[in-house]
Amino acid sequence: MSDTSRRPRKTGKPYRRPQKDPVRMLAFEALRAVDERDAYANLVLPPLLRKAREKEGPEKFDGRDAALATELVYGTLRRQGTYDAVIASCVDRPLREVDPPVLDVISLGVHQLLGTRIPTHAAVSSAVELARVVLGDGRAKFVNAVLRKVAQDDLDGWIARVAPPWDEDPEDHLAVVHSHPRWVVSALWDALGGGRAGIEELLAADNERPEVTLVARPGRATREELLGEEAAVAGRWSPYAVRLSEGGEPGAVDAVREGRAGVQDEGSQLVALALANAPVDGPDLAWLDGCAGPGGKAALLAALAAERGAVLLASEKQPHRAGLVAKALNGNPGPYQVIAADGTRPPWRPGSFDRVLMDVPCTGLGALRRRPEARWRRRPADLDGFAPLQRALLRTALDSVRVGGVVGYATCSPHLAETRAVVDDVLKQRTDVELVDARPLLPGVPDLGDGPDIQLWPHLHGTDAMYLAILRRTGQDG
Ligand SMILES: C[S@@+](CC[C@H](N)C(=O)[O-])C[C@H]1O[C@@H](n2cnc3c(N)ncnc32)[C@H](O)[C@@H]1O
Repeated sequence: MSDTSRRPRKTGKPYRRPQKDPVRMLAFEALRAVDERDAYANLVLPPLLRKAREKEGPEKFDGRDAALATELVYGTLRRQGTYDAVIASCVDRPLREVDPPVLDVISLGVHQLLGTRIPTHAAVSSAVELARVVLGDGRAKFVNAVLRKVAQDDLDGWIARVAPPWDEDPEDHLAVVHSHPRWVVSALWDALGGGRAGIEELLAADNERPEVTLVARPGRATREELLGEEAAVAGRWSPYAVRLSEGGEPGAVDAVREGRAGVQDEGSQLVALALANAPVDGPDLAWLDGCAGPGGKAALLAALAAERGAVLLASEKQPHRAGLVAKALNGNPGPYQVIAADGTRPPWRPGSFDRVLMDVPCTGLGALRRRPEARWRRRPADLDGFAPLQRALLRTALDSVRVGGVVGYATCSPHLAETRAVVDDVLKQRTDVELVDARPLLPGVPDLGDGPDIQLWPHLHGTDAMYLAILRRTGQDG
């Protein structure tokens, strides 16, 4: 009789090394970077994906792997508010007491269960396997238990269970259903000024992935050239816009690589076009973009200026961002200048310009589609931080334009504290400025609001929620 026959039999499953799933591993790594380092998903993900595509062997990513990893990261971050409410009802302690990496693995699993078509067993087992690799067997059991509870219902069922009823608290209801912080729901609703349908559509649109939009820079590329690209369709409003549907890669477009075209949201194009379309009395030769980095609007304005024999000065406070502006404008068909300067202490003389754009720093609440984590990072106090700078920059813009010239005050936020409140406050202190009705400057674009300013919306225009007020200098202040 051998020795081994007398040993007690081991119970349970034999140890199996956990299987690494490169797509989930990469998604987890990106979520950790967003959480731990306050990184931006749209900046963290591309280099991770590039590295994964360059690998050899089973860990090498193909296009479908990259698309799935992107969807997992963006979807998990966007839907975090809804998923947290679901997870909170499946664990027996407050979520803040769950370790952040554990919560990330669970959230990735919840997104697969409730936000994708991945079959239930694959969603649970891939998340548990990921947990075994990155958290260890003990915590993987916890992940497994939570996900099995979540798997008992679908998204609509969970929302019905965990969202406060509309009648009791509409804002809290919308916050959970559409995964936005409550204060952001309130602010967007105020800015929209409409009923239930509008806010629901807007919040839903914030959760959609935006299409990539290109701009054919006038005099350098044509829309027809871009329409020759695979998956390209004409933009809705801007004559220079081309949309790339799912799978379209801007980096594969020659005109983009050569700087003759760029990636630019159609709303951002419309802001530049409206300013360029505003009538000015007298000469129209000197244009200023006072907050130009990274240069999307400046590149379009410079190309339009060149067509009309005007010159653009593109100014940006941050030197490295001024460098990006210089890159965006390189090759412009007409003269232009790029400088690094603080717009609140401008180096140019007052009254030097015929047209001025001030696209001021803001909370970015109008671009939530693009930055999935931004809504969770922003705080109401951020508004107070931007308020004095926004007012100071608008005052500079008004001082910089000559009598008869025009200023465009723009934000990529629809928050009233960053839009109308700034314009109203600055106008109250001056007698030399009038508001111009901006709506006729964008002929054919519907639903621009009651004027005189313009508010674009993702759910109405398919653009970021850009705001624009056009002001004309009518005389000397005093
Ligand atoms: C909303 S972004 C402008 C986007 C740009 N117009 C575009 O379309 O690409 C605001 C810019 O203002 C810059 N900025 C912040 N404070 C400034 C200041 N005091 N003077 C000039 N620029 C400033 C920021 O660095 C940022 O690049």
